[in-house]
Amino acid sequence: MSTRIAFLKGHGTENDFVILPDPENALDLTPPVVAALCDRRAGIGGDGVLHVVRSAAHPEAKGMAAEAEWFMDYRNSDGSVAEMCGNGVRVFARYLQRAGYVSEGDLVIGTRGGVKTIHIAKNGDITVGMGRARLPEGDVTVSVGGHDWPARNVNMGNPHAVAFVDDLAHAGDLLAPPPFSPTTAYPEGVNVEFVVDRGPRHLAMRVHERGSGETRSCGTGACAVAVAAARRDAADPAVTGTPATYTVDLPGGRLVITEQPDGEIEMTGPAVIVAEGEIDGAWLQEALR
Ligand SMILES: N[C@@H](CCC[C@H](N)C(=O)O)C(=O)O
Repeated sequence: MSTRIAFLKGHGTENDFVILPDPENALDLTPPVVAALCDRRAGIGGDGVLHVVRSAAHPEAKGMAAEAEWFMDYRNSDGSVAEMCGNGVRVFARYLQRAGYVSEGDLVIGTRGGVKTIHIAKNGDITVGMGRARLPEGDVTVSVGGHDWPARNVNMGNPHAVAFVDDLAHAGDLLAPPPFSPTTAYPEGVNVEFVVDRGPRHLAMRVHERGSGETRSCGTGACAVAVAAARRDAADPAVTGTPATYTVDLPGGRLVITEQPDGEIEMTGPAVIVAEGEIDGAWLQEALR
Protein backbone atom coordinates (compact mmCIF):
# COMPACT_ATOMS: atom_id res chain seq x y z
CA MET A 1 0.00 0.00 0.00
CA SER A 2 1.39 3.44 -0.87
CA THR A 3 1.69 5.95 1.98
CA ARG A 4 -1.27 8.12 1.00
CA ILE A 5 -4.42 6.87 -0.69
CA ALA A 6 -7.02 9.31 -2.03
CA PHE A 7 -10.60 8.75 -0.90
CA LEU A 8 -13.97 10.47 -0.85
CA LYS A 9 -17.00 9.88 1.32
CA GLY A 10 -20.53 9.99 -0.10
CA HIS A 11 -24.05 8.76 0.43
CA GLY A 12 -27.36 8.13 -1.32
CA THR A 13 -30.32 8.41 1.08
CA GLU A 14 -27.77 7.80 3.86
CA ASN A 15 -26.51 4.52 2.43
CA ASP A 16 -22.89 5.65 2.86
CA PHE A 17 -19.73 4.69 1.04
CA VAL A 18 -15.98 5.13 1.04
CA ILE A 19 -15.08 5.99 -2.56
CA LEU A 20 -11.63 4.87 -3.75
CA PRO A 21 -10.62 6.36 -7.12
CA ASP A 22 -8.19 3.81 -8.60
CA PRO A 23 -8.45 4.06 -12.42
CA GLU A 24 -5.65 1.58 -13.14
CA ASN A 25 -6.71 -0.94 -10.45
CA ALA A 26 -3.46 -0.59 -8.50
CA LEU A 27 -4.89 -1.03 -4.98
CA ASP A 28 -4.78 -4.42 -3.26
CA LEU A 29 -8.32 -4.21 -1.91
CA THR A 30 -8.46 -7.30 0.31
CA PRO A 31 -11.51 -7.95 2.57
CA PRO A 32 -9.55 -6.86 5.72
CA VAL A 33 -8.63 -3.55 3.99
CA VAL A 34 -12.30 -2.92 3.11
CA ALA A 35 -13.45 -3.82 6.64
CA ALA A 36 -10.83 -1.50 8.20
CA LEU A 37 -11.89 1.43 5.98
CA CYS A 38 -15.62 0.85 6.69
CA ASP A 39 -15.13 0.57 10.47
CA ARG A 40 -17.25 3.41 11.93
CA ARG A 41 -15.04 3.94 14.97
CA ALA A 42 -11.49 3.02 13.98
CA GLY A 43 -11.78 3.77 10.24
CA ILE A 44 -13.58 6.18 7.89
CA GLY A 45 -16.92 4.39 8.21
CA GLY A 46 -19.36 3.23 5.55
CA ASP A 47 -21.85 0.59 4.48
CA GLY A 48 -19.48 -0.34 1.68
CA VAL A 49 -16.66 0.68 -0.66
CA LEU A 50 -17.08 2.02 -4.20
CA HIS A 51 -13.83 1.06 -5.95
CA VAL A 52 -13.67 3.27 -9.05
CA VAL A 53 -11.74 1.43 -11.77
CA ARG A 54 -11.53 1.71 -15.55
CA SER A 55 -13.29 -1.36 -16.99
CA ALA A 56 -10.25 -2.10 -19.16
CA ALA A 57 -8.10 -2.41 -16.02
CA HIS A 58 -10.35 -4.79 -14.06
CA PRO A 59 -10.29 -8.55 -14.78
CA GLU A 60 -14.06 -8.87 -14.16
CA ALA A 61 -14.94 -5.92 -16.42
CA LYS A 62 -12.69 -6.13 -19.49
CA GLY A 63 -15.62 -7.46 -21.57
CA MET A 64 -17.61 -4.29 -20.76
CA ALA A 65 -14.83 -1.85 -21.63
CA ALA A 66 -16.13 -1.04 -25.14
CA GLU A 67 -19.52 -0.09 -23.67
CA ALA A 68 -18.69 1.33 -20.24
CA GLU A 69 -15.44 3.16 -19.49
CA TRP A 70 -15.90 2.83 -15.71
CA PHE A 71 -16.56 -0.21 -13.52
CA MET A 72 -18.09 -0.10 -10.04
CA ASP A 73 -16.18 -2.74 -8.06
CA TYR A 74 -18.57 -2.78 -5.08
CA ARG A 75 -17.67 -4.26 -1.68
CA ASN A 76 -19.87 -4.64 1.38
CA SER A 77 -18.50 -3.35 4.70
CA ASP A 78 -17.42 -6.87 5.76
CA GLY A 79 -15.25 -7.04 2.62
CA SER A 80 -17.55 -9.35 0.64
CA VAL A 81 -18.22 -8.67 -3.03
CA ALA A 82 -21.74 -7.84 -4.28
CA GLU A 83 -23.17 -7.87 -7.78
CA MET A 84 -24.89 -4.52 -7.61
CA CYS A 85 -25.60 -1.52 -5.37
CA GLY A 86 -28.39 0.83 -6.47
CA ASN A 87 -27.49 3.70 -4.16
CA GLY A 88 -23.80 3.09 -4.75
CA VAL A 89 -24.05 3.42 -8.53
CA ARG A 90 -25.72 6.85 -8.16
CA VAL A 91 -22.96 8.01 -5.78
CA PHE A 92 -20.39 6.54 -8.21
CA ALA A 93 -21.92 8.67 -11.00
CA ARG A 94 -21.81 11.75 -8.76
CA TYR A 95 -18.10 11.10 -8.15
CA LEU A 96 -17.43 10.80 -11.92
CA GLN A 97 -19.23 14.13 -12.42
CA ARG A 98 -17.31 15.84 -9.61
CA ALA A 99 -13.99 14.52 -10.95
CA GLY A 100 -14.84 15.94 -14.39
CA TYR A 101 -15.00 12.56 -16.16
CA VAL A 102 -18.69 13.06 -17.08
CA SER A 103 -21.19 15.91 -17.07
CA GLU A 104 -24.94 16.22 -16.49
CA GLY A 105 -27.06 13.99 -18.72
CA ASP A 106 -26.66 10.36 -19.74
CA LEU A 107 -23.82 7.94 -19.07
CA VAL A 108 -23.23 4.24 -18.47
CA ILE A 109 -21.42 2.41 -15.65
CA GLY A 110 -20.33 -1.22 -15.60
CA THR A 111 -21.24 -3.37 -12.57
CA ARG A 112 -21.09 -7.09 -11.79
CA GLY A 113 -24.85 -6.99 -12.43
CA GLY A 114 -24.32 -5.68 -15.98
CA VAL A 115 -23.98 -2.25 -17.60
CA LYS A 116 -26.33 0.34 -16.03
CA THR A 117 -27.66 3.48 -17.71
CA ILE A 118 -27.59 6.63 -15.60
CA HIS A 119 -29.14 10.08 -15.97
CA ILE A 120 -27.76 12.98 -13.92
CA ALA A 121 -30.53 15.59 -13.70
CA LYS A 122 -30.14 19.35 -13.19
CA ASN A 123 -32.16 19.19 -9.96
CA GLY A 124 -29.54 16.99 -8.29
CA ASP A 125 -31.36 13.67 -8.58
CA ILE A 126 -29.80 10.73 -10.37
CA THR A 127 -31.85 8.06 -12.15
CA VAL A 128 -30.53 4.55 -12.74
CA GLY A 129 -31.84 2.01 -15.23
CA MET A 130 -31.74 -1.01 -12.93
CA GLY A 131 -32.69 -3.60 -15.56
CA ARG A 132 -35.33 -6.29 -14.97
CA ALA A 133 -36.12 -8.17 -11.77
CA ARG A 134 -36.16 -11.94 -11.59
CA LEU A 135 -38.66 -13.61 -9.28
CA PRO A 136 -37.20 -16.99 -8.30
CA GLU A 137 -39.77 -19.58 -7.13
CA GLY A 138 -39.75 -20.82 -3.55
CA ASP A 139 -41.55 -19.95 -0.33
CA VAL A 140 -39.48 -18.74 2.56
CA THR A 141 -40.31 -17.57 6.07
CA VAL A 142 -38.26 -14.96 7.86
CA SER A 143 -38.34 -14.61 11.65
CA VAL A 144 -37.73 -11.39 13.54
CA GLY A 145 -38.79 -9.99 16.88
CA GLY A 146 -40.69 -13.20 17.72
CA HIS A 147 -42.77 -13.07 14.50
CA ASP A 148 -42.66 -15.24 11.37
CA TRP A 149 -43.34 -13.57 8.00
CA PRO A 150 -43.64 -15.03 4.50
CA ALA A 151 -41.06 -13.47 2.20
CA ARG A 152 -40.93 -13.14 -1.59
CA ASN A 153 -37.73 -13.77 -3.53
CA VAL A 154 -36.78 -10.92 -5.84
CA ASN A 155 -33.42 -10.82 -7.63
CA MET A 156 -32.17 -7.39 -8.75
CA GLY A 157 -28.80 -8.77 -9.84
CA ASN A 158 -28.35 -9.41 -6.11
CA PRO A 159 -30.72 -11.48 -3.94
CA HIS A 160 -33.56 -10.01 -1.87
CA ALA A 161 -36.29 -11.43 0.38
CA VAL A 162 -39.24 -9.05 0.79
CA ALA A 163 -41.62 -9.44 3.76
CA PHE A 164 -44.77 -7.33 4.16
CA VAL A 165 -45.32 -6.77 7.89
CA ASP A 166 -47.93 -5.04 10.09
CA ASP A 167 -45.56 -2.57 11.67
CA LEU A 168 -41.86 -1.80 11.02
CA ALA A 169 -41.32 -2.15 14.78
CA HIS A 170 -41.91 -5.90 14.22
CA ALA A 171 -38.68 -5.93 12.22
CA GLY A 172 -36.96 -5.87 15.63
CA ASP A 173 -33.20 -5.54 15.83
CA LEU A 174 -31.86 -6.05 12.31
CA LEU A 175 -28.19 -5.90 13.21
CA ALA A 176 -27.93 -9.69 12.94
CA PRO A 177 -29.10 -11.50 9.78
CA PRO A 178 -32.75 -12.58 10.32
CA PRO A 179 -33.09 -16.39 10.36
CA PHE A 180 -34.89 -18.14 7.48
CA SER A 181 -36.81 -21.30 7.01
CA PRO A 182 -35.83 -23.39 5.19
CA THR A 183 -32.36 -22.63 6.57
CA THR A 184 -30.78 -23.60 3.25
CA ALA A 185 -32.81 -21.00 1.30
CA TYR A 186 -29.93 -18.60 0.61
CA PRO A 187 -26.54 -20.33 0.45
CA GLU A 188 -24.95 -17.09 -0.78
CA GLY A 189 -26.75 -14.87 1.73
CA VAL A 190 -29.60 -12.45 1.10
CA ASN A 191 -30.69 -8.86 1.68
CA VAL A 192 -33.92 -8.75 3.70
CA GLU A 193 -36.55 -6.01 3.41
CA PHE A 194 -39.45 -5.42 5.83
CA VAL A 195 -42.24 -3.32 4.32
CA VAL A 196 -45.44 -1.52 5.37
CA ASP A 197 -47.95 0.55 3.39
CA ARG A 198 -48.03 4.31 3.88
CA GLY A 199 -50.71 5.07 1.28
CA PRO A 200 -51.61 4.19 -2.31
CA ARG A 201 -48.37 3.16 -4.10
CA HIS A 202 -46.46 4.53 -1.11
CA LEU A 203 -44.36 2.17 1.03
CA ALA A 204 -41.93 2.35 3.94
CA MET A 205 -39.22 -0.21 4.61
CA ARG A 206 -36.28 -1.25 6.73
CA VAL A 207 -33.48 -3.43 5.45
CA HIS A 208 -30.84 -5.85 6.67
CA GLU A 209 -28.12 -5.91 4.03
CA ARG A 210 -26.03 -8.98 3.37
CA GLY A 211 -22.45 -8.12 4.37
CA SER A 212 -23.30 -4.77 6.02
CA GLY A 213 -26.11 -5.27 8.60
CA GLU A 214 -29.00 -2.83 8.98
CA THR A 215 -28.43 0.20 6.74
CA ARG A 216 -30.37 3.46 6.34
CA SER A 217 -31.23 2.66 2.73
CA CYS A 218 -30.78 0.08 -0.02
CA GLY A 219 -31.53 0.93 -3.66
CA THR A 220 -31.74 -2.61 -5.02
CA GLY A 221 -33.85 -3.41 -1.93
CA ALA A 222 -36.28 -0.56 -2.67
CA CYS A 223 -36.64 -1.86 -6.26
CA ALA A 224 -37.26 -5.41 -4.97
CA VAL A 225 -39.92 -4.03 -2.62
CA ALA A 226 -41.66 -2.10 -5.45
CA VAL A 227 -41.63 -5.21 -7.66
CA ALA A 228 -43.11 -7.38 -4.89
CA ALA A 229 -45.74 -4.72 -4.07
CA ALA A 230 -46.84 -4.45 -7.72
CA ARG A 231 -47.49 -8.24 -7.81
CA ARG A 232 -49.33 -8.08 -4.47
CA ASP A 233 -51.43 -5.09 -5.66
CA ALA A 234 -52.39 -6.74 -8.99
CA ALA A 235 -50.43 -3.93 -10.67
CA ASP A 236 -47.76 -6.03 -12.44
CA PRO A 237 -46.98 -3.80 -15.47
CA ALA A 238 -46.45 -6.85 -17.71
CA VAL A 239 -50.11 -7.77 -17.02
CA THR A 240 -51.75 -4.33 -16.84
CA GLY A 241 -49.74 -2.80 -19.70
CA THR A 242 -49.16 0.38 -17.67
CA PRO A 243 -46.08 1.43 -15.68
CA ALA A 244 -46.20 0.98 -11.89
CA THR A 245 -44.59 3.73 -9.80
CA TYR A 246 -43.97 3.37 -6.06
CA THR A 247 -42.58 5.90 -3.61
CA VAL A 248 -40.42 4.08 -1.06
CA ASP A 249 -39.49 5.74 2.24
CA LEU A 250 -36.40 4.45 3.97
CA PRO A 251 -34.88 5.54 7.29
CA GLY A 252 -32.37 7.66 5.30
CA GLY A 253 -34.64 9.21 2.67
CA ARG A 254 -36.97 8.59 -0.25
CA LEU A 255 -36.56 6.71 -3.54
CA VAL A 256 -39.01 6.60 -6.46
CA ILE A 257 -39.21 3.38 -8.46
CA THR A 258 -40.98 2.84 -11.79
CA GLU A 259 -41.37 -0.55 -13.51
CA GLN A 260 -42.33 -0.47 -17.20
CA PRO A 261 -44.53 -3.04 -19.00
CA ASP A 262 -41.36 -4.55 -20.54
CA GLY A 263 -40.01 -5.12 -17.01
CA GLU A 264 -37.34 -2.38 -17.08
CA ILE A 265 -37.02 -0.64 -13.71
CA GLU A 266 -35.86 2.92 -13.07
CA MET A 267 -34.90 4.28 -9.67
CA THR A 268 -34.50 7.98 -8.85
CA GLY A 269 -32.94 9.54 -5.78
CA PRO A 270 -30.21 11.84 -4.48
CA ALA A 271 -26.45 11.22 -4.41
CA VAL A 272 -24.08 13.39 -2.41
CA ILE A 273 -20.30 13.65 -1.94
CA VAL A 274 -19.60 14.89 1.59
CA ALA A 275 -15.81 14.80 1.99
CA GLU A 276 -12.53 14.21 0.26
CA GLY A 277 -9.16 13.34 1.78
CA GLU A 278 -6.23 10.98 2.08
CA ILE A 279 -5.95 7.70 3.94
CA ASP A 280 -2.80 7.34 6.00
CA GLY A 281 -1.11 4.16 4.72
CA ALA A 282 0.71 3.73 8.05
CA TRP A 283 -2.64 3.69 9.87
CA LEU A 284 -3.97 1.11 7.42
CA GLN A 285 -0.96 -1.13 7.86
CA GLU A 286 -1.30 -0.90 11.63
CA ALA A 287 -5.05 -1.62 11.40
CA LEU A 288 -4.30 -4.80 9.43
CA ARG A 289 -1.75 -6.21 11.93
N1 LIG B 1 -26.89 -0.92 -0.54
C1 LIG B 1 -26.93 -1.49 -1.82
C2 LIG B 1 -26.81 -2.98 -1.91
C3 LIG B 1 -25.39 -3.43 -1.56
C4 LIG B 1 -25.11 -4.89 -1.80
C5 LIG B 1 -25.84 -5.81 -0.88
N2 LIG B 1 -25.50 -5.62 0.51
C6 LIG B 1 -25.56 -7.26 -1.29
O1 LIG B 1 -24.69 -7.92 -0.71
O2 LIG B 1 -26.23 -7.73 -2.23
C7 LIG B 1 -28.02 -0.88 -2.70
O3 LIG B 1 -28.26 0.33 -2.55
O4 LIG B 1 -28.54 -1.56 -3.57
